[in-house]
Amino acid sequence: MSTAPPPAGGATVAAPATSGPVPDGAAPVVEVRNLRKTYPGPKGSPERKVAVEDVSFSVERGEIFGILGPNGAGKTTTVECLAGLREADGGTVRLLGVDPQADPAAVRDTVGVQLQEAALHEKITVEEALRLFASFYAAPSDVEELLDLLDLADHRRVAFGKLSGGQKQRLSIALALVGDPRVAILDELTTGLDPAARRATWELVERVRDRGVTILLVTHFMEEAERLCDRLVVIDGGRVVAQGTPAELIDSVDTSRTVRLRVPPADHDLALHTLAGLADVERVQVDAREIEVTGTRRVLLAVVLALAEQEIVPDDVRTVTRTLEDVFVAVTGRTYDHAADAAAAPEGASR
Ligand SMILES: Nc1ncnc2c1ncn2[C@@H]1O[C@H](COP(=O)(O)OP(=O)(O)OP(=O)(O)O)[C@@H](O)[C@H]1O
Repeated sequence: MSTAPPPAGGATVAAPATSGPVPDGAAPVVEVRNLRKTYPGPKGSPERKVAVEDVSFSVERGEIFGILGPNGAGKTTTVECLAGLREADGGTVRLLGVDPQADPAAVRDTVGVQLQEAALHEKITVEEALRLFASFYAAPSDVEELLDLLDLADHRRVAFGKLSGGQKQRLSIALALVGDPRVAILDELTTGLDPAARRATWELVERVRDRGVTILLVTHFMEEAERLCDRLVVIDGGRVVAQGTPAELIDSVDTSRTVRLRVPPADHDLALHTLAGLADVERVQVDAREIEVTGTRRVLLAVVLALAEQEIVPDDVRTVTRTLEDVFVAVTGRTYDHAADAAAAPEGASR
């Protein structure tokens, strides 16, 4: 849950800085070392709830870096500590070399924050909101450019209360960028959007990165992290359970490959016999008419060549791709909680 102190209008964009040292441009954009954050426990309990424990990662300039994990994993708490919105209990946090606790003003000038549940007055229009927030900054982004970048120019006179879910999300990204930040923190920005609006938002995030903004993307959507992030940390129960590029993480779990295929019924037995004898094949299973072949990285090539040699033409050949979800299951030993995903696309939440 976001607890960003809202500026005028109740939105969730960090307030501007008016003073403070210039951040160190040579430092990594984000550095988090052994971050720990606790909250008060349930009423009457002396125990504190550990929300984040020993979290470390760093983000390089120009990356889209993901913080992925199920609900309650500690993602928002982590980025709130980074943005200077919460005080950590332990560890160090640096944004462009600056400690957000020691110098919140310097950090607020370089980071744009789009936290969950941005809320503006129902009657304020898109353009009014952008111009209002731009007025908080000494050197804001160009509002017209932002309207174009976020595909909002045609909706500039539409009141916030009349925007669709996708349009509201695009406005919240625009507001996070209005201070012309070098780093943007985007928290669960596609929750509540339908698949088409979600994909459109991904394209916008890439467009923003292409303008030179480093992006910290908080998400519980596996597909989103896999599609958008250059690197990511997977957080569960407040701890980092995996870290790397999506491809590295997926490869680290299991190096085997699986292919599914169908062959004409007359060729079925010969196909099974042929495939079971291949050096690159570890396992052949049959499910109804579908043959599933698991083996080395070369298994697809081996299967196709062996069938061709027997003059068997498969009706259908598919590779079974592994995902970050497989990584999560492998590193935590439990399934990923999709409850939030199911509730994530209410009616009318599209562009
Ligand atoms: N202000 C708070 N007071 C007490 N506990 C809190 C507070 N904020 C968060 N928590 C708890 O800390 C843990 C981490 O919450 P956090 O919001 O950081 O997780 P998250 O991964 O961002 O999940 P979500 O996407 O659901 O917000 C959760 O158990 C949550 O209930």
